[in-house]
Amino acid sequence: MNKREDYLSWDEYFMGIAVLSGQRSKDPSTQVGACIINEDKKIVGAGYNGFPKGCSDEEFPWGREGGFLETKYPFVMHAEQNAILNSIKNLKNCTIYVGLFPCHECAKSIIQSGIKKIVYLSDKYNGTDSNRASKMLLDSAGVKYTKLIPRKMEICISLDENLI
Ligand SMILES: Nc1nc(=O)n([C@H]2C[C@H](O)[C@@H](COP(=O)(O)O)O2)cc1CO
Ligand SMILES: [Zn+2]
Repeated sequence: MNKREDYLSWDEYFMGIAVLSGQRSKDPSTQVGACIINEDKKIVGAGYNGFPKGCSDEEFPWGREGGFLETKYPFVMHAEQNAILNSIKNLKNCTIYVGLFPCHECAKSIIQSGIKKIVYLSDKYNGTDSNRASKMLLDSAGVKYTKLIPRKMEICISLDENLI
């Protein structure tokens, strides 16, 4: 019997875990997940966007428009921040897989944590000031970033015991 050929590549596997983590997000408009791996391709952390621990989803707004304090923006933790905080301490030379290109705040945390590579799927905020500042910081610090071009657009997961 020959080996399976349609197994996940490492990139698809880690991005799949990032996207699956994003499914935990309660943000009604944008669910972002992140997965951090070390140089041995071991997963050392994962996270998704959401309000800080103890800050209730009932109490804080998920809106995008209105006064600053009426929106989610000052309150929400980004997937990358959560993944870094959820990880082991030393992230030297690690890689972060993330659904959406990191903002300037996350770029600073990524640089300071020692992460050396970012793999992302979407850069839908390309050209915004935050996105430009992020790229300036990452370029200056020598953190590489690459867009993942997946071989397949969907990875299906079934929790049906009969399919294992
Ligand atoms: N890289 C990112 N990681 C993230 O976790 N986020 C989060 C913050 C918000 O909860 C949501 C973006 O909201 P919106 O403006 O697309 O409705 O995604 C946003 C970015 C974008 O830079
Ligand atoms: Zn961010």
